[in-house]
Amino acid sequence: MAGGGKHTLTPKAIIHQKFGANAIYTVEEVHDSSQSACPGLAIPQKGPSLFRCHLQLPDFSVVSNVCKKKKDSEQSAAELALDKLGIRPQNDDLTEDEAWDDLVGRIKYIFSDEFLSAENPLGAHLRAALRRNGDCCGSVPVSVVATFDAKINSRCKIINPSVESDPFLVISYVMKAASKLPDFIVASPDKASLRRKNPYPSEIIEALAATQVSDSLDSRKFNAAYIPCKGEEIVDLDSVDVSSGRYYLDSIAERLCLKDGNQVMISRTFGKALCGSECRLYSPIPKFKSSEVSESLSEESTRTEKSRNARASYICGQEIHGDAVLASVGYRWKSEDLDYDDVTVKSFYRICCGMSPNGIYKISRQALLVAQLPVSFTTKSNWRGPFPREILSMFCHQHRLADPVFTISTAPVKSLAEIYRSHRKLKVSGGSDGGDDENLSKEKEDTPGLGNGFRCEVKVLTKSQDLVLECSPRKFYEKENDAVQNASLKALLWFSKYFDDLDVNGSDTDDDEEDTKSPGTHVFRFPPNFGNVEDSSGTEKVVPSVVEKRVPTITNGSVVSICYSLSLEVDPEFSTDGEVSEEDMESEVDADYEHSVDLIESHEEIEFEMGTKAMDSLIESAVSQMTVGEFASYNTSLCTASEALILAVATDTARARYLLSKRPQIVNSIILLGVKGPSEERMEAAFFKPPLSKQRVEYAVKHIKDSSASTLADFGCGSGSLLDSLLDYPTTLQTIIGVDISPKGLARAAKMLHVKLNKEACNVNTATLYDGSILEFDSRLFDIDIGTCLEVIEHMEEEQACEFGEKVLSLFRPKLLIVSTPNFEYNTILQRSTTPDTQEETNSEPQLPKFRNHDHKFEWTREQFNHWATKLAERHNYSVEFSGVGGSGEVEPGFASQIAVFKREASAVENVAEGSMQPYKVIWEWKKGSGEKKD
Ligand SMILES: C[S@@+](CC[C@H](N)C(=O)[O-])C[C@H]1O[C@@H](n2cnc3c(N)ncnc32)[C@H](O)[C@@H]1O
Ligand SMILES: [Mg+2]
Repeated sequence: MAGGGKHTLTPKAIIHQKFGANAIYTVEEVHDSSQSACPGLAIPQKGPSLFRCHLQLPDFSVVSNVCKKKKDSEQSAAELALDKLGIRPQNDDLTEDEAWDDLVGRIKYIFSDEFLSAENPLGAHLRAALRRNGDCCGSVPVSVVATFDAKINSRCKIINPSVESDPFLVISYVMKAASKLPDFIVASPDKASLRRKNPYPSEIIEALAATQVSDSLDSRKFNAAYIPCKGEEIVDLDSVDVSSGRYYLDSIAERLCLKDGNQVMISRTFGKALCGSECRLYSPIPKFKSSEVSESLSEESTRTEKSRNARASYICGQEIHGDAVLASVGYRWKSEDLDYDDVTVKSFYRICCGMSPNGIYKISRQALLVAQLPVSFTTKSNWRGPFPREILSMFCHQHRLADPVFTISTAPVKSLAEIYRSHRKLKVSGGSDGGDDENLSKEKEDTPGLGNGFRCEVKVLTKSQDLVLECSPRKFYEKENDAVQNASLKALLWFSKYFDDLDVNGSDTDDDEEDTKSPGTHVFRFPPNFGNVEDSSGTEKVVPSVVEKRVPTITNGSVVSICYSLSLEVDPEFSTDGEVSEEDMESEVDADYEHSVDLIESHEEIEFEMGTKAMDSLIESAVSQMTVGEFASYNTSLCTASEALILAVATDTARARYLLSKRPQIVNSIILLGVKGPSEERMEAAFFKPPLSKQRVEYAVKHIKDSSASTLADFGCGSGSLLDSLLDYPTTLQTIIGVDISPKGLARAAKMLHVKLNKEACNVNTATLYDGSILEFDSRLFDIDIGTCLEVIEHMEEEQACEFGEKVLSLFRPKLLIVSTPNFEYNTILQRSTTPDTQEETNSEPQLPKFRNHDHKFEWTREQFNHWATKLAERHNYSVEFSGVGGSGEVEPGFASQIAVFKREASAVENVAEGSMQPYKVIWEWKKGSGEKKD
């Protein structure tokens, strides 16, 4: 994590300065089994992912150490490469005078005989300069020297850190330094070029000529986007002709109506062209005040706000004046040939879109028009798209900010016993009156409970360590990652507001922003308006009228998948207000002005979580009222912001512009493909304190304590949550067993037990995990003291649940058996709490509650459960008592989780011949003293 103080570049940043796109990082995932191993576990393990990075540079490659994070492996590789190159990052700790000396020395070296054959982009420019025509032959544009040499850039940064945002400053420094070499270099501010005083020796020139690639005579052109300085003029497609080996900066100068390439200023790289290569902006160098190079630094008079190109400046984060050309062109390392990619108007708009957190999210979801940065980070499995932390890093990188700094703190974690005590005092939430749901969720915010131990603060700083934003949500999270992602999302939402609403400033706080502080320094300029349709009146969104008002049936937290398409519809008969206007009638001479529907964005299948605002609000509200397989379509009118987005998705820019000028409507068509209910665990955790799963465990623990049991088998143990919690209490248990059919669950259980049993002193002598179906009998589990089967039967078919009941009581014959399963009747309460607020109580038909989890094969009412358990107990000479957790047994509709406790009436049971039936496979076994046993 970055400390305060002087800013130093990361190894990766230095490599980037030197090699740009020629540094290729390839990260491989490695699985270090020694790290993840749970000794004795008979399930092949992937283990946590570790990363190793291969860094390929033009001349050599290095391989990093194995790191926990991808990012660290890249930094590690970059560090190794710097070692190899003999570059130590500390080199940047120079004084200003030393930096000036270095700058002068470096310029002298660049114009040395030796450098002319350098196999890097700057060397290629020097050689190309020798092939320039007329006056310009041999003269190198000053911006080339200022842009393509990493050392020059880093020295200028020491002289003045503002060079980051103002490329003109670098140009003036280079000019000033060059003017100190009158015997070697002719530096003419008027011409904005540098030239060697004495020509290169003829041998060198001849040798170069011999290796030169023959210039093809073919016509060579590449596309670029032309960004006029005047905001009201449209960004248009342009092409640059570099046929017959013409120096590309001269060609670009021509597009900008400049005399030659010497007058062109070059921005840093940013954004991406269609093929993914980086772009730069080319614009006129603001005029030097002739012969007063040094003074020109402070002279701002020639560069007024009027000449500032707001759109160009916005996308590259540097001050750009005059019209600009956005292009992806340049020399590569070790190649003489000019490399270029087409840049289109669409590329320009995509780059614009990618400037805001929301835009980054849209692009990564490949749904520019409909995807929205969600307002809350839910669990990992429900989150769609790149994680907030990743987006925040991308955003910071985009805006030349330092990498975000995360500080994680932990809360003292209470023991389960302590929580158990404290919650007994608390009223156990029943939700029987809907009124206290709210209190429950609020309380959760600040109370650290079991495992609710992580809280994360994120700071965003500029590269010179000035604070931009500090975000310290007070909430605690069970998992460190959740805390980090939530803090990141908070920061992103703050930035997003800044970009999308333009009404956020440092002192502005609403409820949610109490935890977010910004010193109010405006690091960002307001984004310019990118919409093209001048008249933006009457462009507010209208609520879809086609989707008839129905009761939302899809609850928040559900993950839905939809197929959608958005089209632009131009209807010549109607203007936006729905009437034929006279004006329109008159202009109907335009023959092309016909009814048309053009597809602009579509997705065959996209998933999102309801209630997080991860999708266009109208789509979400329409979807919430749909049923699977249903189709809906409605029209909306266009808002100014979406014009830029439409241009970022449209393949045919001219056509899109034409349609946009005709005040089109957007036709939204949606098919609901599927719905996955909100996860049972999330729903229960949000509703109950402690979460229902914890309450079940506590219930079982109470019975274990009361019965002085020494052997326990957990049927369908999953990842071992019950066994885990049991070990937190002093009990009489000596043998614990878990059975499940899920290798994933068993592996997690084994890892947990491995850590816990070897750490804590307890009575347990033996722990065994079996891979096997509880529908099969295994004699090793015969006559145990306690059997538990928590939230398992509903994951089987109903007949199988009955079969399990028969087998467990007739064959396994535990002295005590605890079975829990959801109470179906309670679902109305749970589901009411997660239904969208918009639900109208009036005229709503009572909705049939759904199962709590899409994996449930059935859920029983209290009556069904009682019937099953009573009959079962009778048949096998057991007694049975009913109870539950979550809510109250006395109040309708009973407990949230219903529990049956079966007690064996007979104290002795017939012997089962040992080893007679042992279908279960030992997956992991632990014995006190000897630890884990291998299979
Ligand atoms: C909802 S989980 C409950 C896990 C655990 N009892 C708890 O309360 O956390 C249901 C578990 O039942 C397991 N299961 C389902 N059918 C099974 C079968 N026939 N035999 C063994 N386990 C089964 C699943 O693999 C899953 O781990
Ligand atoms: Mg379940």
